[in-house]
Amino acid sequence: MSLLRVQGLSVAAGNRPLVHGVSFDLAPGERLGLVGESGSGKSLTAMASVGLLAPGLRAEGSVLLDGQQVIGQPDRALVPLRGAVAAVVFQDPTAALDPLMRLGDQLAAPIRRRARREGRDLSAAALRDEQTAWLDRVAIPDPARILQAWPHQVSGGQRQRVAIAMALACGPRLLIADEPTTALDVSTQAEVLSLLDQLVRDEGLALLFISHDLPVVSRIADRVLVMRQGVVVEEGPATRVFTAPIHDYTQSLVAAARRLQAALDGATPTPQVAP
Ligand SMILES: Nc1ncnc2c1ncn2[C@@H]1O[C@H](COP(=O)(O)OP(=O)(O)OP(=O)(O)O)[C@@H](O)[C@H]1O
Repeated sequence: MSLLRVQGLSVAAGNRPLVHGVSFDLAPGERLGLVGESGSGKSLTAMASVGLLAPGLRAEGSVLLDGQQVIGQPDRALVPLRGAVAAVVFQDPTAALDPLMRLGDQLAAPIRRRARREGRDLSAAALRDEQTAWLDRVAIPDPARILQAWPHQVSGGQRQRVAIAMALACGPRLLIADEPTTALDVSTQAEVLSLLDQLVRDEGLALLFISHDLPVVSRIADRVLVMRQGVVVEEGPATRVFTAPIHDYTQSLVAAARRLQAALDGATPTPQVAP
C-alpha cells in the first residue's frame, strides 16, 4: 500500500487556481523529488499532503496519508498523523524552532511524544541520552553546549541539523524536506544533503524532497515530478529525467543547470569574436 497517495489534488486561493490535478504515489522507503521553478506549486502540494495549508487556501481531490484521508479533515484529526507518520523539514530552520526556548528543550518535545506513543517511560537520564544521541546522529559536535544553547547562538547549518533531528525524533515514516538546504552556504548545503541522504537510508524512511535544483533532486530522489505553473509536466526516474528530459520545460531546466555547472567549472566557452 502507498504511504502517500495523492489523486487529482488542486489548491486554490479563492478563484485563483494554484495547483491543479496533481497525482502521485509514494511507497514506504521510496524517494520522490518535486522540482520546478519558484512559484510552481511544489510547497503547496507538499503542505496539502499533510493538511498544513495556510488559512484562505482550499484543497480538493484526495490525499491518503497512511490510508487516512487528509483533504477536508479538521486539524484535530490530522494531529496524530503529523510526526508519527509524516514530519517536515523546512527551508528556514527558524520556522521549526522557537527563538525563546533552549535547543535541548525543543528537541525533548518530539522525543517525549514518541516515547508516550510507544508507551515507554522516559527518565530524565534516558531523555538526556536520547537528546545527545540525536545530536550525534546529525553530526553536531559538543552536544552538551548545544542542548543549553538558544537558537540564535548556533550557526544556520547547526539550526537546520537540530530541526532535522527534531523531525526524525518524532519517528515518522515519511520525511518531507522542503528546500532543506537552500538557505545554507554552499559547503554546508552539501554536508546537510549527504546527512539527510544517510539518515533517510538508516531510518528506512520515504522521502518527498522539494527543490528548484534538478541536479540536487536527481542525486537524492529515485523518481521526479516536474511542476510548472501548478501542474505536473513530466514524471519519471530521476536519472532519465535529468539525462533525457522529454518536456520542453524540463529540457530548459536541465540546460540551465548544465550552464550553471559549466560556469562554476570555469568551462564556459569563450565567445568567438569576429575578425
Ligand atoms: N497563502 C497563499 N495565498 C495565496 N497564494 C499563495 C499562498 N501560498 C502560496 N501562494 C502562491 O501559490 C503559488 C505556488 O506557491 P508554492 O509555494 O507552492 O511554490 P513553490 O514551487 O514551492 O515555490 P518556492 O520554491 O518559491 O516556494 C505561488 O504563485 C504562490 O505565490
